[in-house]
Amino acid sequence: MWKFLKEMPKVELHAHLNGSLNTNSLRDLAEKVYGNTSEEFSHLCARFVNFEKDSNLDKCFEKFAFVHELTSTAAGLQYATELVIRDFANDNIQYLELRTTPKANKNYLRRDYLRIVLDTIKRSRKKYPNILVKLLPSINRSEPVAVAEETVALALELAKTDPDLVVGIDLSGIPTKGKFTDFCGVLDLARREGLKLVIHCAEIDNPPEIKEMLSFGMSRCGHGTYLTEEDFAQMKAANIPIECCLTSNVKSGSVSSFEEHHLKRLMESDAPRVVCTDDSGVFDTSLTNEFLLVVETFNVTRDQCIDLTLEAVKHSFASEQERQQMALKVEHYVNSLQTD
Ligand SMILES: CNc1ncnc2c1ncn2[C@@H]1O[C@H](COP(=O)(O)O)[C@@H](O)[C@H]1O
Ligand SMILES: [Zn+2]
Repeated sequence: MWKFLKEMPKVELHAHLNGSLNTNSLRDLAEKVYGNTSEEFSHLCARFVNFEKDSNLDKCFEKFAFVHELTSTAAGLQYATELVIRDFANDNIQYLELRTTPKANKNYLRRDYLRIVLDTIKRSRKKYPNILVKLLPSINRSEPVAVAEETVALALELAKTDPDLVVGIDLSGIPTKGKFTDFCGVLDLARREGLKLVIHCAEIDNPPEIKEMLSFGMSRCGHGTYLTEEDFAQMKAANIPIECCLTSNVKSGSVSSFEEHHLKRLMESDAPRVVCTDDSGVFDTSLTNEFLLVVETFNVTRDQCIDLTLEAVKHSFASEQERQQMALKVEHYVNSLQTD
């Protein structure tokens, strides 16, 4: 089963750049860009993927600071982007929608940040021709609305020159921080200008905010952990898929066990859903591994794994032609198995 899942040409729709650097890549990054091969750093890397039993979302968010240090220079950010693309390509991801929060510091401005990531995506095409990568700039909800406005303005600017690469806007960050309604204006502007919206929604139990988000609308829903049966029905009626990230939800303590994961209900009610990693580095996973968890926890068959992949193709923000090509790759894979 592992081989079947590993070789399946998968589609990753929910991955944060700085959360997708695994320990090996972090070590590569520290060594190549900063010349750091110290044992102390190796210990920090080991601690990075280690989760206590009583872990929670706050503890997860503390971990991002560690990676952000390493990507706080232009060279670090550039190499990190390349490593993340390499790691997804090595996991046979044929299509990746990468999200990242543009940051500003003494080394780069938010515009530079997005340019570096975008240019690295473009350059990686030669080295990793089997993976198609799109970019979704993220709004961090714990930052001021003015930052969100700058992020959307930059995304729109880049979408003009690279419409096939910059396809949407993500709303993420610590779910207890910021007020969703403060961001509605800027999110609506992005949407009116043609960007798709992916929103981290119902990652914590906040019924008024969930209501606001659902009535505002989105193209895909990140997590949806605390959606009620009624909310799930509403999402299904609107054909909005839930991005299910099993390891992320369990390790961050928002879902108590894999068995309890809402993916089960979504499959039973035949509601739109996609399997994703969220932060494959922080949560020490891969899309192959997430599929294996789905198979082992819910007795999902190979055919259902193929269907889940085709569903991700359908809900991706790729062009019609790109989606056809992706589906064809999956079809070829299925055919190759039959002739084995
Ligand atoms: C665990 N569930 C989650 N919920 C909400 N936001 C999350 C997240 N996982 C990641 N992020 C958001 O993505 C950033 C890291 O990638 P970038 O620096 O943007 O590339 C985090 O700092 C957080 O803002
Ligand atoms: Zn996420």
